Amino acid sequence: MVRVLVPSVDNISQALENSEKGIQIEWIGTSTFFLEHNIELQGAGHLDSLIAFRKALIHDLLISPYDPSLLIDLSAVESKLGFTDTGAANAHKALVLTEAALNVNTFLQHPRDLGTLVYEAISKRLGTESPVVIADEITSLNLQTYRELVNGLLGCADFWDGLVQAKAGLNRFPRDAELLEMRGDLKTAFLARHKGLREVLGNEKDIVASTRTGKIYQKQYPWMDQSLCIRTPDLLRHVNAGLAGNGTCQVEPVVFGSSSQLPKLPTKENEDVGPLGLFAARDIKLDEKIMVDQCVTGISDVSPTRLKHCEACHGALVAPYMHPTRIIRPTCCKTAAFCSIACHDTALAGYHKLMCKKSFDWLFESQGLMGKEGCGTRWRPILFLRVVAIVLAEARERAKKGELAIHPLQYPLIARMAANYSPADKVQPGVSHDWQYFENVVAPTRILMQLGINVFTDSHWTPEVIQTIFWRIENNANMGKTNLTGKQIVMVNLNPNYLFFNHSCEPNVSWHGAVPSGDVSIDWLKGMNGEILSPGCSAVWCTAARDIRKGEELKISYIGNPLGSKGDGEGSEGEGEADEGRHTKRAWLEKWFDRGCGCRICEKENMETDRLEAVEAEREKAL
Ligand SMILES: C[S@@+](CC[C@H](N)C(=O)[O-])C[C@H]1O[C@@H](n2cnc3c(N)ncnc32)[C@H](O)[C@@H]1O
Repeated sequence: MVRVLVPSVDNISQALENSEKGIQIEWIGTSTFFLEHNIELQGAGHLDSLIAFRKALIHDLLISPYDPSLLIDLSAVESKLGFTDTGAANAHKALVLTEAALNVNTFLQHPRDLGTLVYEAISKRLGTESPVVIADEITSLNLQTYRELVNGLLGCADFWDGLVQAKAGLNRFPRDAELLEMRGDLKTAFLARHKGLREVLGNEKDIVASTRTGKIYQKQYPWMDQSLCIRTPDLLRHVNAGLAGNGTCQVEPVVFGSSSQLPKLPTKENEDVGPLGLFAARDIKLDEKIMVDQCVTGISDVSPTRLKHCEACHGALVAPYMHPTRIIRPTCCKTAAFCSIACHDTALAGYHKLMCKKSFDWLFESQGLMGKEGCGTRWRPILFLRVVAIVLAEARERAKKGELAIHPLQYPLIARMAANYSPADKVQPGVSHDWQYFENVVAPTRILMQLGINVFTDSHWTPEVIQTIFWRIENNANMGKTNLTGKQIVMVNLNPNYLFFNHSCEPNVSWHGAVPSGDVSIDWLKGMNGEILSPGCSAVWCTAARDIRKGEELKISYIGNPLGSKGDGEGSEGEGEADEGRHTKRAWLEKWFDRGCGCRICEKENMETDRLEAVEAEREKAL
């Protein structure tokens, strides 16, 4: 068990310098809370033995997938390696198993007799059929599971969930010293975070949301087959074949920054094409439509079973946008409705087959705690559900045709998305991402089980694969607000072509979501061929913001008006406009790139920052 009370990012460079042996950056884990410890552990030369132990456990799990003790060990070793997110996820799986064996889990549907499978696995390992001995072992494993789970949540800086799980564990094992000690650590860390946030955030709802969210680093898991993390020339051809109909743009490799360097193109079919962007395939005139990117991966914080939105495209199904007689209802179930035959057919031929008659409404419950963004981070598992259902529907079709199953990360919809990893050779202690036990672990596990995936035996759906899908979705989804069906809701879309646009603070492309408002015309609802699409649907319209020459990269703004609403480059905190100034907008970009986007505005700002730093350095030297 690792004992660290206060995560210290300031000490990281020191720890890196101090460590005598070479540090393998790719094995520096996802844990923000144990980062320093993780570097020290590598420095002390423990890395290789931990990696070997992890490998052995994976092998053993293939033979005995329902023995919680193996998952507990896997959780422990991954947390020691600093990957506390997968550590917590494996502990969660062990929890599901031990609870199934203890008969306290009520939602399990797949596999049906999980408790018996656990019982048999333990009986085999212990070489006994004695119910008393096996029951004792299950109770002991249940305790160890809680310890690993709570430790993992601490490592993910998910203090709130850690406290909730520590409480659950202590309810069953009130005198357990380890759980008691970790509860103390969690409490201290939680209160410290709460105090810090109270000083910077005024709104109670935001404070609650932030204190209940963990923080981890986004990593490419080093034990995963790295070929699952590349985009091949074949995928690029597939993407461009889908864009060919538009005739306006195509996806090509890019080099970021202000450099005039040309991208290094792969010479082999199994090589990564690198970062991508959209380019004009011909000269495009100001205001010309570049693409209208439709998708069935648009969701919101309203469950489709409420029948207010088309289940496929999310178009509004209420007056005045849709006459009740035009709504299409499927014959297979009563919990879906569509805006058109096309949407109905697409859904029923694909993802709906997997979701039909299964209730996922639990995903939409109790969202109220998540701050001003409505569904808050809950949108991630909701979108994950849709993406996974699409992928599994495709997998079924392949199986019917006798084709080999392909890995989820290689399905075109998932493979085309890039995650937002830090450079492979760099540690960026300050760049962490939201992570929550429910959203990133509990919900996806339950979704997969409901969709019929056996998460204990199916080697395609491991915690690292699930989290990688989350990273990709997060980096490529776009968010918008709509109130077409009543109260304001948050919509999140994953548009498969639009997601290739890179950002510039001097964009040459304007974009608009499918939510008509007073200041946009009906043209925003016309598809590429002039067809009218449903208001509130998940399509994104993109038009030229100026004349564009063939071959130019097409870029949008990720941050609204990049100059801020005042457009004068001044953030004016304290005047209620803290979100509006250029200063704040520039800070938002740090999520994706630390030296700006490479446009003239960012470059000029960089030069000014460098100049001021040089002056400061000179001043200090003189002193
Ligand atoms: C929505 S994706 C855009 C497509 C992406 N470039 C790709 O290869 O799939 C967002 C990611 O693109 C990259 N990106 C976008 N604009 C950029 C810019 N101006 N400079 C550097 N990276 C950029 C960032 O890595 C970001 O995480």
